[in-house]
Amino acid sequence: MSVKHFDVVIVGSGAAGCVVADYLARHTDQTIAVIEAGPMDRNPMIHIPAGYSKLLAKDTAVWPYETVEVNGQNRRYRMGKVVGGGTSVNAMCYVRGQKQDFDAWQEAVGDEGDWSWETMRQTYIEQERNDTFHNKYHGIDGPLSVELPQGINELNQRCMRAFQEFGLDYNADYNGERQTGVSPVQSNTDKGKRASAAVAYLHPHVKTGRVALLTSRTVTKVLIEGKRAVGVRVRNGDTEEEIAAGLVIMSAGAVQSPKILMHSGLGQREQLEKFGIPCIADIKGMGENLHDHPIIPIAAFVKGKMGYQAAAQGVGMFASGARYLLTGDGPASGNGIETVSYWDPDKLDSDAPTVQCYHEPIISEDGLNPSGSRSGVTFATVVLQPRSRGWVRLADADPTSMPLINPNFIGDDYDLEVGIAAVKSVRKVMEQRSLAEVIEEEFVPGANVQSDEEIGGFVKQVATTMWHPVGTCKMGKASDPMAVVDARLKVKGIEALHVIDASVMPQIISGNTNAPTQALARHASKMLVETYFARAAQTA
Ligand SMILES: Cc1cc2nc3c(=O)[nH]c(=O)nc-3n(C[C@H](O)[C@H](O)[C@H](O)COP(=O)(O)OP(=O)(O)OC[C@H]3O[C@@H](n4cnc5c(N)ncnc54)[C@H](O)[C@@H]3O)c2cc1C
Repeated sequence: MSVKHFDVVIVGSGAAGCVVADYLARHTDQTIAVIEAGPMDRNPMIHIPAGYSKLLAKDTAVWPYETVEVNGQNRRYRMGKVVGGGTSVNAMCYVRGQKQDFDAWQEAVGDEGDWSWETMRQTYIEQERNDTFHNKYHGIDGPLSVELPQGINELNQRCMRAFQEFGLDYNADYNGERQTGVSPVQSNTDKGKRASAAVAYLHPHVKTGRVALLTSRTVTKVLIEGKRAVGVRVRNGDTEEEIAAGLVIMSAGAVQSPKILMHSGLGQREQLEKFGIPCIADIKGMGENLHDHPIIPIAAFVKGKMGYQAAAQGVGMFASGARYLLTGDGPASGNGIETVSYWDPDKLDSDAPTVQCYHEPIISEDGLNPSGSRSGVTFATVVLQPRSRGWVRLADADPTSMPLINPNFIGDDYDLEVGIAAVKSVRKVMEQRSLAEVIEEEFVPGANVQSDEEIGGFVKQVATTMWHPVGTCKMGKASDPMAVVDARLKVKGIEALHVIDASVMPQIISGNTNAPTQALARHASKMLVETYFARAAQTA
């Protein structure tokens, strides 16, 4: 067993891990290693924006998780397993969330830290390079590229008009003054390529040798002496190695961070002892509070050849690919999701929308890739602030086993009510002139699903992940028995061990979770420098 040493070891090269590595590389003189279970991000389908649905369909570059049975079914629960993590396989939609989301974070830590909207908004601005908006809500010279779609296809234009006919305002910028309205989608692309966290933050430091990136190595355990983290155990094929560290940062995401920590002896005592794992710290909240955005699709066939049904499969896909290679534009240069709306079905002009809805110009059985030849539109609706809570737990004592994942979709009546109201709203939108002119028939849920009870049954049956797991190592006050990390994201009761990734969110953000994870990672990195490296930072 070999032993290496780094001042800082970061577990996971996803949204958060890349940001932390970049910040520490620029603001300290410490030696830094990022350890990633997946391979280098060389697959070209990662970098072509439209490629992500193909990666996911073939389970390439992902952890092939399944949930436990939820509402009668095990559900696919894929997460990125490659350099860049989720940001190399995600749909690239860029959303910041609402002020009240961060008010909830601030409330969770009270006066023990600063996670206020003012601070987080400033952090978003620092990290952003927006190609369109240059005002007090946006940054233009940060590392993370944000772009509007190069064009909006006719079906999506009709969706935008239909939402306005329904009564929702047009909103040019849902990351600006207010989120409510129907808008063009903002995405993390950069001149026709995916702007992953690895591209934006990590690769430049790996190229210069400032950061060591160790790929295809799975961290199985944090090594703890007394009450201090001193390194990690890593599996590399059939061999094991230990890497010593002065500071360990867990950025393995909301499924793996709690899992690795449980295997390290940090978690609910009874659960650890069940598998013969000695409990070093009895942390009740470890793996609890799992929540995610449940996605509920409503789909309809439309007349003629509209949207991307033809462009994303068969001959059409080859034509889109060829156009992309020759010109860098066309359908393959974007994520295929050009418009979105946010609203509260009970109060359309509310500043606190409860529903997000992407208007996907395809009909799809797997929710990603077009199926069949008939054109259509799928409204991917999401309960923005679900109240259901689930968990991640160990399946057994083997650190290489898949964990048990229970996202408990629609486990709370509130989520069911919002889901039903969202379906009814979308049906009204489809009745508006701009869509009624082209819609042939509803495909999902279908004409036989009408009463609230029937719609509710449908919602429970279909609700599945939007790939936004958060909350399993939540931050909180010293007095909160369910908090896993404190307001500086240090694991309670253990020194030199922090969790910095989507798992620390006490409550999910009202929107997709990549940008919030990167913003929280940047803010947490500043605190790391203050706490551990302030003197070094002055000379770095
Ligand atoms: C299919 C999909 C679509 C999505 N679409 C969007 C979107 O459009 N917009 C948006 O904002 N968000 C989207 N998201 C969510 C977003 O990508 C995540 O919220 C974000 O990546 C979470 O960041 P993270 O750092 O917590 O974890 P991740 O980005 O998942 O990174 C964790 C990394 O740690 C590695 N790792 C895990 N375990 C180990 C281990 N034991 N040893 C070593 N390495 C390990 C993983 O392989 C991974 O690379 C999507 C996610 C997915 C999967």
